[in-house]
Amino acid sequence: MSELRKVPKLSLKEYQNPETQAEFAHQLYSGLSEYGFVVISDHGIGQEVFNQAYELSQKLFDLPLEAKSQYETGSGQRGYISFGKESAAGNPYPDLKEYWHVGPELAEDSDYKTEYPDNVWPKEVEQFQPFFTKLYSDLNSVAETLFLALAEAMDLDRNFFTQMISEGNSIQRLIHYPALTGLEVGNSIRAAAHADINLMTLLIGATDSGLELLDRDGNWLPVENQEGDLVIDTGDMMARLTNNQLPATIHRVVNPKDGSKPRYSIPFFVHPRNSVTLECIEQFKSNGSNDAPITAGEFLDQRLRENGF
Ligand SMILES: O=C(O)CCC(=O)C(=O)O
Ligand SMILES: [Fe+2]
Repeated sequence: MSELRKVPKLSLKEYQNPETQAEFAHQLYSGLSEYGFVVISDHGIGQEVFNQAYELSQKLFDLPLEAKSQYETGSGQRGYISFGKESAAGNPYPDLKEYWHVGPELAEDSDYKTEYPDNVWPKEVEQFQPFFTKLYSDLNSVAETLFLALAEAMDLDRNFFTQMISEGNSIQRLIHYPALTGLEVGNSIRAAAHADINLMTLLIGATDSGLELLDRDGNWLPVENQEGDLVIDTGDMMARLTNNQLPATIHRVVNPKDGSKPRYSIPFFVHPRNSVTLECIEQFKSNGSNDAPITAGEFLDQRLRENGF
């Protein structure tokens, strides 16, 4: 029988201390390489901020469908995406969720101002825009620190990853999985098994359990975190850069036994700028098994089409 495995938990404080910095970087790399997931505590964003994020998210999803539908842009990249729209690649049954996307707020003179779609904001929910603009920027700062550590662990230029995500196309996603009705079609689950598309995801600990990852032995392992933690995973773009040394681990959100409660979660998907070329890092290249270089923008478009957009 395989030993009981558990996603490793690391304190970001260790990275701020020069004595433990290198060890933190090493553990971050090995945790992601082994599980594709790590849990991070002491990242500097307070629990009260997460509580407010969930309060505002609940207010948004409590709005009548007609109000939310005004903000459904069709691209799937900003604003509201209604229940039943997204299905994981290759899965005929849609996920049991509705969600909302917030993208970057760029400077007026940024080259990407016209390339990325503008954010849309729900005027019905007071404080939504300033709050999520700030949270986006705070999560991006945590991501930058984690990327400095990863670059260090891989002996790369310190800014190897941070320069890729400067003016990046990262997305903050607010998700609402409603209470189950018992009339769900087929084998629909809250979020079907999938890998994330991007470099790295920072997930604010959800309001309920249900998240599971598929480990290297083919077992589903529950991802457990405490209040205030961030759950980190690496996506397909990172897998391409590292020739799967940092894999895009398959994960899902299962339906609970007692489906009477809704579940809310808030992942922050860290993306490079669209123009960045995703090419396997030299040290990970091996004969014949490297993916062809592709820009982050093209790769994202391909994957969104597979997900029904
Ligand atoms: O809701 C969760 O806990 C995970 C959501 C997720 O994996 C995703 O949206 O990609
Ligand atoms: Fe995911």
